[in-house]
Amino acid sequence: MGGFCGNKNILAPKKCSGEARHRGLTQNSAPGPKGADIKEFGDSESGPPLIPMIHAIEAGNKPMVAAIEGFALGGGLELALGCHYRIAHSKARLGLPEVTLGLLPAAGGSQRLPRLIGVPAALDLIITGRHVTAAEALQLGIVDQVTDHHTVDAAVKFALSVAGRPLDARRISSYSCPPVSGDLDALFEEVMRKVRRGARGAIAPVACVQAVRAAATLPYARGMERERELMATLFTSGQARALQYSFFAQRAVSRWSTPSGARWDASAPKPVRKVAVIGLGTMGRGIAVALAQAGFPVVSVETQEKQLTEAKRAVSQMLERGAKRRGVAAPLDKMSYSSNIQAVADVDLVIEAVFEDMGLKKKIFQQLSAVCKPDALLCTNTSSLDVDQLASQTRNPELVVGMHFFAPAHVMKLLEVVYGPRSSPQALATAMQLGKKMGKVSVAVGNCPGFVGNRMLKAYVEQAFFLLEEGATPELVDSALEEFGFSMGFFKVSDLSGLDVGWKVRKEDGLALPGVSTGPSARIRQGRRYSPLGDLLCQRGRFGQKTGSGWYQYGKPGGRVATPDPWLHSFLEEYRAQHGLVPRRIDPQEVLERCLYALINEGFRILEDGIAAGPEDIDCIYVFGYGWPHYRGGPMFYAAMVGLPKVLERLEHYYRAHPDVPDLQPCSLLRRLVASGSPPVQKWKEAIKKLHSQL
Ligand SMILES: CCCCCCC[C@H](O)CC(=O)SCCNC(=O)CCNC(=O)[C@H](O)C(C)(C)COP(=O)([O-])OP(=O)([O-])OC[C@H]1O[C@@H](n2cnc3c(N)ncnc32)[C@H](O)[C@@H]1OP(=O)([O-])[O-]
Repeated sequence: MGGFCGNKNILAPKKCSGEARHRGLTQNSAPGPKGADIKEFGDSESGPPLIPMIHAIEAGNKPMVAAIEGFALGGGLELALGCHYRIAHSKARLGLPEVTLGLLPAAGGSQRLPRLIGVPAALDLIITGRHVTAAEALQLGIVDQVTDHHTVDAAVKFALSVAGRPLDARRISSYSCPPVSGDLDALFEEVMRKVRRGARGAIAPVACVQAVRAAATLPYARGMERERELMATLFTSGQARALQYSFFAQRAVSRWSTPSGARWDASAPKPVRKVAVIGLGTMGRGIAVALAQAGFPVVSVETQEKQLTEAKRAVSQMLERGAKRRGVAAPLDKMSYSSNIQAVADVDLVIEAVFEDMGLKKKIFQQLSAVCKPDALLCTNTSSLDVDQLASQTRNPELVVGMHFFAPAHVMKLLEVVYGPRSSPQALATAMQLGKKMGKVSVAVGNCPGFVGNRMLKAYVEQAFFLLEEGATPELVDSALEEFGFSMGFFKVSDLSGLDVGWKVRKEDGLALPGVSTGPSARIRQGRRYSPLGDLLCQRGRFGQKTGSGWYQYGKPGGRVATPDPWLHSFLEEYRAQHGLVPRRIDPQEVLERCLYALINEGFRILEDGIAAGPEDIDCIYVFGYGWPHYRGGPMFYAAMVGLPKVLERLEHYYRAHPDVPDLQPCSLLRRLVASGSPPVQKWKEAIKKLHSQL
């Protein structure tokens, strides 16, 4: 973004001299188009103060025209709002995304935008942080003109055309907010209720509403004071640190590397022009939709005619709904369907998404290897099966990788890209790039049971079951996890996704056995403590929401409202009595420590094994695939915030109390990081490398 005044002098914000800084806050240097430099937030000495500069621009007596090209985000847009006019290129994007960084627009954005476009529209932009196109910005009244031509030329021409006109009516800070229809207090109360419900403990969206309320109810100068007070609280908060860490983590994971030395910058992806999806169950449908929405021609293969007919209708509906939401045409022409696997002969990449059955998948990979072009990439959407075994069914195992999507695949942002020992760097680079084009946060992970996300989840799930055995209820465990910021606790989630899913996996792993004898040996499988509670519910036909009962009751099959179940409580009491378990009072802190630290401990093992390249990879997986509260950064960031010595001490404590639970035994990497002074999470990768090289 550039700024121009009526006599063609170019505004050069970076050269403005510094002035007194606001107490307690880092002062941003003049913002670039992407807003303030987030990396500077920790540096209290950087840059000239932004707010006085914007005031000086607005108070100037020559017309200042902001020429907006590319992005005008955060401080960039706030600077433009200080100008008297704004002209945007048709491809420009504007927004106040501070809330996504745990902040609010604190260079007057929360005070000027509602004065310019009204309270409801400003609340929408500031609370969500969404970017708008130039066309929408024009419609909202944020910009005065949109051009398809050279923006700077258009701005200069515009500035000359308005030179000499009075400027008082162009200074947004002098406006009152346009009146709202209806009662202003009622509007803010309603918005605040919604925001608090959706925020699940995030403080920035709440502060954003409070700041806009100040704009609507206070004179500008007092509104600015309120904006500054609110920002002061946010700026130093752990939530802002976590969200800013997460911003850089998302970018760091695209610079992938593997233990064998393959790297993102040394591996060129292959071009992908056409893609096939095999299997049109829930996952296959979502993947096909996500591909078509990203502009790829997709051939979808489903051998069961009935399933194919249903899937065609469902996919078209999903595409139409998505297009309506985004205000674009539905990409129905991208989709073609077949019941014959020969239809994939000309595609560049296949994503297999059939039922999670190794025998079936092996057969499909043999067929694909025979039918596809020899250089086609063959990907599997397995969530747990061995990618290398599938690769061994093909002529070119180096062209096989896992692409583990999360349900619903067209909505969830996470993609685990799983490389096997034989996957080529180019295959990995191609899958990573495809994920990026689909708008996913793609994370490269090594091949091991459960990969990263599900491997860590196992330790967490196990603790949740053990806590029930020891005296907790599903309600107690879930409320502790929801209070922490998960949208649903573990037991509600498993009722939603179906208890039979985990049961099937446990049966295949030889863990869930028919019938349970009494005595301690009934709760030991494969040499370690095991809880058969989930299996016992499944044996009684309690699969969760779909059967009307699981860990909670739902009134009827397909019911959605979870209510505590007295039957389940007596069942737990009988179970404990049968196994000689004396229930004790368990507090929410123990629930969090047991579930989360066991999961984090497995995260350290994953880092130690080189299955994930760094803590950022694990954190992105948990934030974008497993509902970890974004404002807590991810499990590894959270461990660093709690303090590694404390995590270690608590794990040692719980392992002493439960020596038959190996997941609670602190991982040696955690011990070594603590012994080396607990470096900050951003330095772990380096520290791990150093520790590995010392072995
Ligand atoms: C009294 C107190 C006064 C306080 C004043 C407050 C002022 C204001 O309210 C606060 C702000 O503006 S808050 C800020 C509000 N602004 C935002 O939240 C905007 C955040 N940025 C974005 O959303 C995206 O970058 C874009 C959509 C702009 C471009 O997407 P794209 O084309 O896919 O590109 P990409 O891959 O994303 O980025 C390329 C490289 O640039 C890097 N980088 C980017 N922005 C950065 C920044 N602000 N900073 C630092 N670095 C930033 C990024 O890390 C990456 O580096 P790498 O080393 O290559 O990895």
